[in-house]
Order: sequence, then C-alpha cells, then structure tokens
Amino acid sequence: MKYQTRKKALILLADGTIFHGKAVGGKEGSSFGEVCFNTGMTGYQEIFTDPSYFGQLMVATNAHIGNYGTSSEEIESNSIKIAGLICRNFSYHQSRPAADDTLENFLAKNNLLAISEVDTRALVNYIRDNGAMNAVITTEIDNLDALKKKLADVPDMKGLELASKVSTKEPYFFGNENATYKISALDIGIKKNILRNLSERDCYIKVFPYDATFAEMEAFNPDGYFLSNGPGDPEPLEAAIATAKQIIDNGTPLFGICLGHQVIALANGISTYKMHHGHRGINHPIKNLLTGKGEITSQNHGFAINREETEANKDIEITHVHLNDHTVAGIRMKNKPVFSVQYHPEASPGPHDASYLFDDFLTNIKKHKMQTV
Ligand SMILES: NC(=O)CC[C@H](N)C(=O)O
Repeated sequence: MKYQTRKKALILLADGTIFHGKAVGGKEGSSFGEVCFNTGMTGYQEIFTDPSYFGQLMVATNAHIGNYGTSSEEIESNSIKIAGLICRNFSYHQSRPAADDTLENFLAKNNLLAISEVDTRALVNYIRDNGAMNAVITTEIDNLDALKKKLADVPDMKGLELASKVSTKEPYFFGNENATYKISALDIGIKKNILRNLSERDCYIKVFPYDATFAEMEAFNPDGYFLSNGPGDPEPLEAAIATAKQIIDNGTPLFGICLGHQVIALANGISTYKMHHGHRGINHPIKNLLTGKGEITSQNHGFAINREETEANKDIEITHVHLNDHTVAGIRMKNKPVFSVQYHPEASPGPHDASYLFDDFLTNIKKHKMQTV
C-alpha cells in the first residue's frame, strides 16, 4: 500500500503524550490497552499470538516488522492476542520460502489495528522513563477529546484478571495418548510451544480451564501438574491459587511458567507487584544460582514476585535471578518437587538456554513415580 494513501494515525498515552504514525493496511478505528515494548529482533508472530499479551498494545523495537511473513506453524494460540501493533517500518512484502502469508494479511484476518512510521525509539525511551501506561492507537485523529475520555475509563493492568478471557472453555488433550507420562495443565493463557515441549518429552497433556478445581485436575490421574503463563495481574486468580495450594499439599511434581510462577508464589503467601515497565525481549540475562551458570532467556512479564518475602519464606529457595535488576526469576520449594520460573524456557524462536527446565520437571516426575509405585 502506497505511503501517500495510508491513513494518518497516532498513539495517545494516558498522560496526554502523542506520537504520530500511519495506519497499516486498510483497518481504521481505535484500539485501547496497556502500552509495552518487546526488544526481540525475531518472533513477531509468536509475540502477537501469545495469550500473555492479551490487552496490550505492542511496540516492536525492531525497525522492520513483517519482512519474513507469517507461517501457520509459528503461532502460540489460534488468534492474535495483542490489542494493537505499533512499529517503525512495516514490510508489505515478504521473501521467505517457508512463509505462507504476508503479515499484512495475517493482521487483516485477525482484524488487528496496527500503525507504523512511529518514532519507536522515542516512544520506548518515553515508556522506560515514565513506566507502562494505558494508551490508544487510532485513525480517528479528529476526535481526540472523546478518545481521552474513553482512555480514562480503561482499567489499569494492576488488579486486572484476564486469564478467563483467553483460557479454554472446555478441557482438551494434547499429544500422544500412549505417552509414558500424563500432565494436568491449568490454562491461564497457555502457549502452544509449552504443550509441544511437554509432548516431545513423552507426555500426554490434559489442558483445563482457568477455574478448574484440583479434584477435576486430579481425576486425570496425572504424573505432574503444570501452571501456565498468561495475561493480567496474578493476584485476582483466586481459583488458580487455591488449586496450586492443593497441588502443593498433594506432593505431586508441579512446574509453573511466568503467570504460573507468580501463582505458585502467591500460593506460598508471597505477594506480587507491578513492575515499572516489565521485561519483554529475547536476550534477558539470568543467573542460575544452583549451577552458577548464565542463561540468555526470553521474557514477557509486567509483574514480579516480592524478593524480601521470598527470601523470608522458609519453604522457598530462590534459584534464578535476573541480572539486569536482580528481580527474582526462579524459585523452588525446599521439601516438595515444585519449581517455577518467571521467564520462558519454551521460547520460540528461542533462545533455548533454559529448555533444561522441562527436563528437570520430567526428572522430578520420574523420581516421584518411582517413589509411589
Ligand atoms: N507471560 C506471562 O505469563 C506474564 C505473566 C503476567 N501477566 C505478567 O505480566 O507478569
């Protein structure tokens, strides 16, 4: 689409700051959400379809978005979950043999509003200085007063329960039903690549809705439990926290990723807090305190667990720390086969430094199975 014929658009932040751009494709209108940025140079399709981003306006810091097209293989859920896309240069053409469509078509099919030609470097600096905040992207640029009013009514991410919006309505199965191990996974926004990673490790998974009870998950007779990633504030997830407590009491191996990690912390009485602007990218450095080794990791979170309360908790040990800001990145329970991380060992397109965590989960499962037969 020619630059000259594209609609003018802008991003209006909750504090009144405006950045200008142009609409991508023919989609017009307005889209509201919390503005956040991801620094990954690749993986845009996985980001857009990751349920953890539900309700967020995504700023891509990579200067080129769309240049390698899209592929039906590279999705983390069946639809786009971000609320809108903000980027610098949008590629209308792609040149990758493995791609099956252009990003423009993929966005149109998912009815997503996207704007490009935005000074994303200035916008990201602004968010880094002033923190994550609500915003609207819009082509309705003559109607800013009305948009400001609507924007003021958009709920804050702090306190917002979003898992129910993206979770499966009915339980379903994933993988080979003759696999050696069975996993009950709570879907509070699960990414497909987590299911692929478990299935590749000889697991058959039953995926449960966000408000499933422990009794429902236990009825599958699993060898291990899994709590997924997902969107929103972890604190309102009362059903998931109650289920996590019962899984922990039961003593069967449990693994949690990101939102699931936060739920495990909450189940242990550790509170969570909203970060200034979060961690989103694929080059975040982590130190594994058990091995002393560094890991480069994929991250996507705006909340974190309270460090002082974690250190003071007699049942919990901190296993991983984020090297940029020393936030808690991983924990395990001292006397239970329970552990979790704030980042993404399943990351696609990577990095894969942390995929050993799935192996560790399977080791816990095998040990527990030997003890219980
Ligand atoms: N990827 C995730 O699971 C994110 C967890 C939570 N919604 C957060 O922002 O911190």
